[in-house]
Amino acid sequence: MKKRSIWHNLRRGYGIVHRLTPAYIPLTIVSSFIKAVQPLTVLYLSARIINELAGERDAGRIALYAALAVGLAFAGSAIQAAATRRITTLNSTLWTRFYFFLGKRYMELNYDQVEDTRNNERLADIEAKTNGNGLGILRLHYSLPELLQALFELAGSILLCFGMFTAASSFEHAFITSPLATGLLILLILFNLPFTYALKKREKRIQKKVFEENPKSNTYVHFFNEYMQSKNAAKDIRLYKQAQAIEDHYNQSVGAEFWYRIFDLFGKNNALAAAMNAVLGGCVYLFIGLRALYGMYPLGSVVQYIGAVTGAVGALAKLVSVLGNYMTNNPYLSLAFDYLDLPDHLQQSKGSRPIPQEGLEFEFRDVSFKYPGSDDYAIKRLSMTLTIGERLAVVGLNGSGKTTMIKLLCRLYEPTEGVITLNGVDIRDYDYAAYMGAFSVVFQDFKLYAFSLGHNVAASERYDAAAAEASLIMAGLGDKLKKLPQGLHTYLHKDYSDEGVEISGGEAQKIALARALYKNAPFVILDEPTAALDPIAEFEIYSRFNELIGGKSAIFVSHRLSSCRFCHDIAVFHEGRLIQRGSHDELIADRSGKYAELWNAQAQYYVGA
Ligand SMILES: Nc1ncnc2c1ncn2[C@@H]1O[C@H](COP(=O)(O)OP(=O)(O)OP(=O)(O)O)[C@@H](O)[C@H]1O
Repeated sequence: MKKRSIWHNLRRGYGIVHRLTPAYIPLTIVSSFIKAVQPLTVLYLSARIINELAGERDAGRIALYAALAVGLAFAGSAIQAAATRRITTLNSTLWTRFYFFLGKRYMELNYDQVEDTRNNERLADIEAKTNGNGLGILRLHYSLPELLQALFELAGSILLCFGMFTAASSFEHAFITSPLATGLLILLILFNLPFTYALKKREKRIQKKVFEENPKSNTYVHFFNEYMQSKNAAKDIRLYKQAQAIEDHYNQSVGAEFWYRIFDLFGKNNALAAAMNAVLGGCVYLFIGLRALYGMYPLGSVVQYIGAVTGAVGALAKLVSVLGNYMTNNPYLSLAFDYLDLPDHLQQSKGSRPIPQEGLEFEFRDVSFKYPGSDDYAIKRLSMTLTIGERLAVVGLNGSGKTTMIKLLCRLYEPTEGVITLNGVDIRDYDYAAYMGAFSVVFQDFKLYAFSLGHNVAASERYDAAAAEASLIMAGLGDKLKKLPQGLHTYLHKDYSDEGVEISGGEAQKIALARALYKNAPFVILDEPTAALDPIAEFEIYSRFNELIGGKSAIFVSHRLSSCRFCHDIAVFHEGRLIQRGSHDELIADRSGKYAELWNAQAQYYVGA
C-alpha cells in the first residue's frame, strides 16, 4: 500500500464527499455550529439572569435575557431541524452514490485489473470495511459533525471562560484564587489530552493487528454472502448439500474472536476515558465553587464557568478522540485511494489513431502471453494473420489458448512478448475506444441483465427497435419474439418485472448473438456460439452463417469440429501454440495431425451410433 499523508487523504476524501453530495459539508457546518453554540448561549443568558436576580434585579434586563434565550433557542432549533432533515436524506444519498462511485471505477478498470484477484480483494475489503466497520471514505462524513461540533464547542466555551481570569475587584486572596491554581487546573485539563490520544493510538494498533491476523475475513464474508443468495449457485447448493459446509467455513473465516477483542478494548477504553472525565469534572466544580466561596465570582458566573470549563474539557476530549479516529481511519482511506488510483495503462498511455475504414488486417507477430501472476505461457510464439471478410474457425483442446488469443486481439490484455498489428501498425497505437468498437464478441461466459429484451440486445435503454428485431430474427429468436407479451419491451426474468419471462440457456445464447449482430462491428467473434443450442438451432445458425455475418470477418471458436467444416480456414491450437492451419480437407489429410485426431475422436461417436 502506498504511504499517503493524513492531510492529503483528508483533503482528497472530503473532496470526494463534497463531489458526491455538494450540500452535505455546508449544511453540516451550519448544523454543527447551531448544535454547539445553542446550549452555550442559553448558559450565558441564564448566568446573566441569575446575576441580575442576585444583584440589581432589573426586570427589563431579565425579560430581555429571557426573551433572547427563548428566541435564539427557537430560531436555532428551527434551522437545526431543517438542516437535520436535509442531512438525513443526504446521508442515504451519499451512501448509494458512494457505492455507485466504487462500481463505476470498477467498470472503468482495465480488464486485466478486473481479473487480478488482488484488486477484487481490495474492493471487497473496501466495501466490507465501510459496511462492517464504518471505516474509509464514508467514515469521514460521520466524523465531520463530530469534528466541527467539538471545534465550535471548544471555541464557544473558551469565550465564556474569559471572565474567570478577570474576576470581581475584591475577593479574599488564597491559594485557590491565585493564578497558580488556574495554571494547575489548565495543566490537569491538558494532561487529559495525551491520555485520550494514547487510548486512541492503542485502538488503532490493535485494530490493525486484528485486520492483519485475519486478512481474508472480509473477502470470505463478501463471497459467502453473495454465493448463498446467488441464483446460479442455488442448484449446486441443494444438490451437493453445501449449506452446512458453507456455514462451517463462514463461522471459521469471519473471525468472531477478533471482533470480541476489538470491542472489548473499545469498551475498556471508553470506561477509562469516562472515569478520567468524571475526575476532571469534579476538580472543576471544586475549583470554581471554592473561588465563588472566596467571593471571586458572582453566583450566575459560577453556573457559566462550570458549564464553560466542563464544556471545554468535553470538547477537547471529543476533538482528540475525533483526531484519533482520523488516524485510525487513515489506512482505510489509503486502501480506497490505492484502488481509485490503479493505473490506466491500457487506455491512457496509448495512441489516438483512428481505425482504418477499409481492408483491415490483423497480424500476431511472434506473440507470447502469460497471465499476471502465472509462470506458464497461455500463448506461445503465435504468428498469424486475420483479414476482413474472412471466416476463421479456431479449434483445440480445453486450455489450449483459444479464448486467450481472442482476449489479446480485443486488447483486453497486452502481449507479454511480441506485437499485434492492424494494417501494419501496433494495435496499441489506435484509439482504445474506437478499437474496441471494431469487435462484436460473444464470449462463453456472456452476461445478460434482467431488463427488457430490447435493452439487452442494444446494451442501452434507447435503441433502434427495427434493428433490434432484425438482429433477434437473424440470431434465430424470431418465433420466440412473436410470442413475447410485450415484444422487445418484455423483461428477461422476474427480478424487476412480474411479467418478465424466463429464458433457456440456448435462448440466452441467441440473445447474446443478437447483441453482437446489433453492434454491427466489422469483426465478429463467437466463442463457442452454439454450445447451448439444440441441434436444429445450431444447424440453422451455421447454414445461415454467411447471411448472418455478411461482408464482415468472423472468428469462431468451437469444440464441435463438424460445425467448422463450412469454414475454409481452420486454426488448430495446442498448448498455447498454433500448430495447424488450413481447410478441413487439408487438415484431415494430415492423418497424424492434431486436427485429424480431434475429428476422429468426435466422429467415432456418430459413426458408432
Ligand atoms: N484469468 C486467467 N488467469 C490465469 N490463467 C488463465 C486465466 N484464464 C485462462 N488461463 C489459463 O490459460 C490457459 C489457456 O486458457 P484459455 O481460456 O485461453 O483456453 P481455451 O482454449 O479457450 O479453453 P476452453 O476450450 O476450455 O475454453 C489455460 O491453461 C488456463 O488455465
